[in-house]
Amino acid sequence: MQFTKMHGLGNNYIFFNLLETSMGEQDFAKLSKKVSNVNFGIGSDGIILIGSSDVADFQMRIFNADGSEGRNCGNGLRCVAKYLFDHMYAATRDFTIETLGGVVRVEVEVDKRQIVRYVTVDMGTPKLLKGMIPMAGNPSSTAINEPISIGAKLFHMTCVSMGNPHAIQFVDDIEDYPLSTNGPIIEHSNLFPERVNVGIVTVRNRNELNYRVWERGSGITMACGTGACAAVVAATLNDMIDKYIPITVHLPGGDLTVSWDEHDHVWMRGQAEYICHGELVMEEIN
Ligand SMILES: N[C@@H](CCC[C@H](N)C(=O)O)C(=O)O
Repeated sequence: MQFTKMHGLGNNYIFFNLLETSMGEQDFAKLSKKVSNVNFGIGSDGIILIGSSDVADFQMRIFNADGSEGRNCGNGLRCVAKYLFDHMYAATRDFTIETLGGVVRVEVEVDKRQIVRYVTVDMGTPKLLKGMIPMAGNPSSTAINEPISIGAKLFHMTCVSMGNPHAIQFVDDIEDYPLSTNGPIIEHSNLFPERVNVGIVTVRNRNELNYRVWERGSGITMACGTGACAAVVAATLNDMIDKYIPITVHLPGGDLTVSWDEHDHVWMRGQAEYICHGELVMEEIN
């Protein structure tokens, strides 16, 4: 089976093109665990399947490194858009991709050789109600800088779904925050029945945020596209930045531009890059 490894700001996935080739009866959760392992596999934050859709131009499915299936993936969407346009599956510069979190519209920007350099994604409308995230509590209420105790620790969290759930905290300096300790505690708290991605944010000024993430199912990664969008929504809700203007989100793997527009849609623009193409020896996987 041929694969392509790509990354969006260092958030790296193994992509399988199922538009022309079938992988047959495959346990994708098991495949993702195996392939993502750096010692026994290729090493990645998960796998992404590119396929056809009945409701959009294409379909994307994302599995985290632990085998769990995510509903959306911002960095993955930019990579999929680049792959589809560069490999001439997409005939126009804007097209739609179905995810478990809904159908999203992508638009690619090409250089003079027609190679995709930037991708903008309409990430849709953020969901703020606890019932939609999902998280425990009154399903019709929101969590905006809500004090939440988990064990002996107290956190102030703003919770947002961008197709997948994010719990955002604002801290003085993201570098000082014990993300590898608190990340898994929050991810697995029974407050979040489907677990949660854990983001920490430092506001640099009203146009720029610093952001780090502990991803549900993959741990600390270099970047998270849906997380950067959730960070901008959370910072806006806490009146730390202004709505409707492009915000630069600085992530360990690079920068994204995110804006929350007048129509309640969140837009993300950033790069996507190839790492390598290869062939997976399936006997080794099963
Ligand atoms: N890295 C992704 C999100 C991947 C899925 C996430 N870990 C989840 O399970 O919700 C992104 O760029 O958005």
